[in-house]
Amino acid sequence: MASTSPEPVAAAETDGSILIRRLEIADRERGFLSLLAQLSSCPDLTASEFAACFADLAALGDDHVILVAEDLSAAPDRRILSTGCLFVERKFLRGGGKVGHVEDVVVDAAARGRGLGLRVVRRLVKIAKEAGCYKVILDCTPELRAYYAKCGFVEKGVQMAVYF
Ligand SMILES: CC(=O)SCCNC(=O)CCNC(=O)[C@H](O)C(C)(C)COP(=O)(O)OP(=O)(O)OC[C@H]1O[C@@H](n2cnc3c(N)ncnc32)[C@H](O)[C@@H]1OP(=O)(O)O
Repeated sequence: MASTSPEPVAAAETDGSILIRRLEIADRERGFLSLLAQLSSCPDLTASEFAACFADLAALGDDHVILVAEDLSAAPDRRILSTGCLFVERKFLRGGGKVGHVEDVVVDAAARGRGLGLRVVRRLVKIAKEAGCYKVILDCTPELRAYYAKCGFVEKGVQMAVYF
């Protein structure tokens, strides 16, 4: 499903040392998969497997935004220090409303505690708001309550899951 937005979301922002931007295909070589492996199982993908996955997700346009935080001070390596994803779910409810889902948030272990996680999640929430979402939701462990509270989230409901 292609995005119906007339222009891609303007996701990029920088403070001079960190650039937050959308995922690029070249980020496979900048540590993106090993960063995700700090969150959950993330076996390596060959370059062509990565490209196929990237193309599938890029086809979702602004309904699927993966942000990364790039370390500008590490140029020319351009290491990826953090990532987070926003999936925009479209509904018949609320007159064709949209719900943002924040997923796959992780900061490299060596870069935690510097506000990067906060910046990436706040950026995703801002993009969701600008996309017209009426809420943004996520699932996390109880230990992360305080972190997501800092990101502006309040506890609501109960998470249920079926794993395959
Ligand atoms: C929807 C999901 O994806 S849930 C999965 C979340 N990801 C993970 O659990 C992967 C492993 N953990 C990480 O990658 C990181 O520790 C993260 C993403 C949880 C936090 O990233 P960081 O960059 O270290 O957090 P950041 O420095 O932005 O902290 C922001 C605030 O939250 C607080 N905070 C950060 N982590 C935690 C925590 N685990 N528990 C309580 N408070 C926390 C910080 O103290 C800070 O508060 P302050 O502004 O008062 O100083």
